[in-house]
Amino acid sequence: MTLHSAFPAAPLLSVSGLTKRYGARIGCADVGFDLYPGEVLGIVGESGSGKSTLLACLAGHQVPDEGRILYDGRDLRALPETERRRLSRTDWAFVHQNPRDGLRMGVSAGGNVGERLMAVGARHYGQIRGKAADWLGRVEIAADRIDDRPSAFSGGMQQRLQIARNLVTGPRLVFMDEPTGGLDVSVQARLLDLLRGLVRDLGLSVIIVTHDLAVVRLLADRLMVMKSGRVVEQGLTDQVLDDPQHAYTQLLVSSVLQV
Ligand SMILES: Nc1ncnc2c1ncn2[C@@H]1O[C@H](COP(=O)(O)OP(=O)(O)OP(=O)(O)O)[C@@H](O)[C@H]1O
Repeated sequence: MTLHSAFPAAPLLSVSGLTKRYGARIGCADVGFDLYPGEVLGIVGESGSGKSTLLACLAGHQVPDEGRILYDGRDLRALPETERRRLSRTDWAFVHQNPRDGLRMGVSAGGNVGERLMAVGARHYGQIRGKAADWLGRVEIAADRIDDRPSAFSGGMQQRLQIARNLVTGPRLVFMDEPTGGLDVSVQARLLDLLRGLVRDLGLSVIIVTHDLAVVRLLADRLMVMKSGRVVEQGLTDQVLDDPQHAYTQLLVSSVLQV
């Protein structure tokens, strides 16, 4: 670990007062946190607690009504749209729960990874294919599947392909929405293992939304617990899970609540 990442001077993402309403209904309200380089933040809470709304606001898929989001010191809401788009192609990545939302199902596995490189300016066919092959290997997809379409892949393979497509351009910040949702337990375990290795090796900053406390236990350095759109507790993952302070977190941890 470098001195810089061990003692990061400034947060990569700094959020304050973030609020999103749907008419009279609150999506999320007054959310604030800092995310430092190389840090993984887990967001948990029962269905309807505002996790997806918050993630969508952070990733620029929804426009918040109030609040400030600083990315690398820059106010995202003040950035021109073109610059924001450039960031989401280069510095950021978004892993959807359903790989179909993050893949192009009619394009080969290699093409899915390669086209992201082309979107950031790569032009040399041999290099693009070589890098795509390398990334398929990193997510444990056999080299002889490079020309197959994702529709011929299992759910776990599709999710690993979506991860390769997202990471090939070297993002610094990765948003993940229930990345292990809908997969068998053994497939989930393998995917989590892979994700943990990639996050560590690449020094990624990650914001991961999940209803699965086992996922955050494994992946997240810090945890934010949401209820009715608000953050009710946040802290180091082990601390929050082993010694929850808020009654709602205590319910989540004791599994009384089905999240
Ligand atoms: N497009 C929308 N229009 C109106 N209300 C919405 C919309 N999306 C979310 N909401 C409301 O905002 C609140 C937060 O929902 P959100 O989907 O963010 O929760 P969540 O924690 O992600 O739930 P889940 O785990 O079920 O996805 C809920 O009350 C929900 O009904």
